[in-house]
Amino acid sequence: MVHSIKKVVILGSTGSIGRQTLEVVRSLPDHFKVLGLAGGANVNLLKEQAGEFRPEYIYCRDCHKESACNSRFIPMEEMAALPEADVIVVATPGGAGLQPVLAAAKAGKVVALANKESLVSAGEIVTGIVRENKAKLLPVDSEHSAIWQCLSGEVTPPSRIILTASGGPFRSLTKNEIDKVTPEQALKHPSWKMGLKVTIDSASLMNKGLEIIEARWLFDMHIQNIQVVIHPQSIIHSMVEFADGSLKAQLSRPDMRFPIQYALTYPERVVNHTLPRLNWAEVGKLDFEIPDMTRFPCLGLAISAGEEGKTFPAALCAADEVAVDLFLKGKISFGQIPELIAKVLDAHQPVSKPDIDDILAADAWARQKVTELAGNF
Ligand SMILES: NC(=O)C1=CN([C@@H]2O[C@H](COP(=O)(O)OP(=O)(O)OC[C@H]3O[C@@H](n4cnc5c(N)ncnc54)[C@H](OP(=O)(O)O)[C@@H]3O)[C@@H](O)[C@H]2O)C=CC1
Ligand SMILES: CC(=O)[C@@H](O)[C@H](O)COP(=O)(O)O
Ligand SMILES: [Mn+2]
Repeated sequence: MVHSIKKVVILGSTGSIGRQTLEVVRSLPDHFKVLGLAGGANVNLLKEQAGEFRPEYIYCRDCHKESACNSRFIPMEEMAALPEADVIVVATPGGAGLQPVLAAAKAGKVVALANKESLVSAGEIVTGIVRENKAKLLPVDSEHSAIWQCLSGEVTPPSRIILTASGGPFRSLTKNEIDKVTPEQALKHPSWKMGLKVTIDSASLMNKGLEIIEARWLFDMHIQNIQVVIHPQSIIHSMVEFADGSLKAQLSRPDMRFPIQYALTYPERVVNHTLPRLNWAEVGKLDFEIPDMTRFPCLGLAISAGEEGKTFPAALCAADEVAVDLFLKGKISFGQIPELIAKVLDAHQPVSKPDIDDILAADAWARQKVTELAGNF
């Protein structure tokens, strides 16, 4: 098949998703050219990537324009809207994803979206701008990519979405044990190797809560019709159920290069021999459990915030980002993450039908509130 080479911008290229995106690009040189790279603190890796992929544009949060190699140094929002870009991969975490997503959506770009927090905080605004500007949001998050793939070719919306969750490293611990785990223990994810923030969110099941809200916006589903099931092997990446009771699931080895590649080559599928195949004899069996919201209160907090809507999801997201950071710095315990978030949500004065300024204000307020509350622990 004849195909043109897609020009790819990668925001967050030095992170877990960014590096895996570059692995996909490296393994399919006839399909992709890197147009722009953006990173934060890891200046050496960014330089190394620039040396290998020769992007026309570069952005680095923690370095000066002069050190921008041979590439043109431009802000991330400008890079997200480059007219010549075919696809923008947004793989900056947390609040660092929102402005680039908005910029790309306003410019009508195809966005391969890894950053889930932008949809959680501002889902209605982001999806509205996407529609108005005929932009496209292609999910990279493994569960949402699975759902997207399951829905491909269907003309009837699903009656239910079933998000799978690994259950994280503390799936079998008691509440008392979970509350006291260390950052080192929480960073040992049983099936995925990811950045710090999403790994801690996986351990608390906040990640699954955020993914419910993400799915709500990506697939226009009511939160009540999105269910979570614990599936420790992380082989089934999610499922959809239809009106007739039939289910479709998408499976692969737990490797983010699958959903990244699908978003990049969409609507085509392309042979890539570097991606691992499933060996059924090794898999053996697939297990499922119902999540326990008493031991993992973050899941319930996210569902409530998602159901309430308004500025609650933005406050939830921002409070979680700060609480995770405090936990990683040893300033609060793992059990204090949901405690703090619950207090922030209790104190939040929500804004109905928020515009982007209301979302940003709720975000800033929640960050400040969680810091203040943590100081009193
Ligand atoms: N990792 C995974 O497997 C998955 C991740 N996701 C989502 O994808 C997103 C990225 O996750 P992940 O790759 O794990 O995160 P990482 O922490 O590994 O990487 C984050 C990247 O963003 C860069 N970055 C951070 N802040 C800024 C900023 N202000 N300006 C420019 N660059 C910045 C970092 O730069 P530097 O390192 O140089 O400081 C790094 O390149 C998250 O929203 C996460 O939830 C979703 C599903 C799976
Ligand atoms: C790989 C990916 O998509 C992560 O968001 C993943 O979902 C984390 O694993 P958990 O299922 O433990 O949250
Ligand atoms: Mn996920």
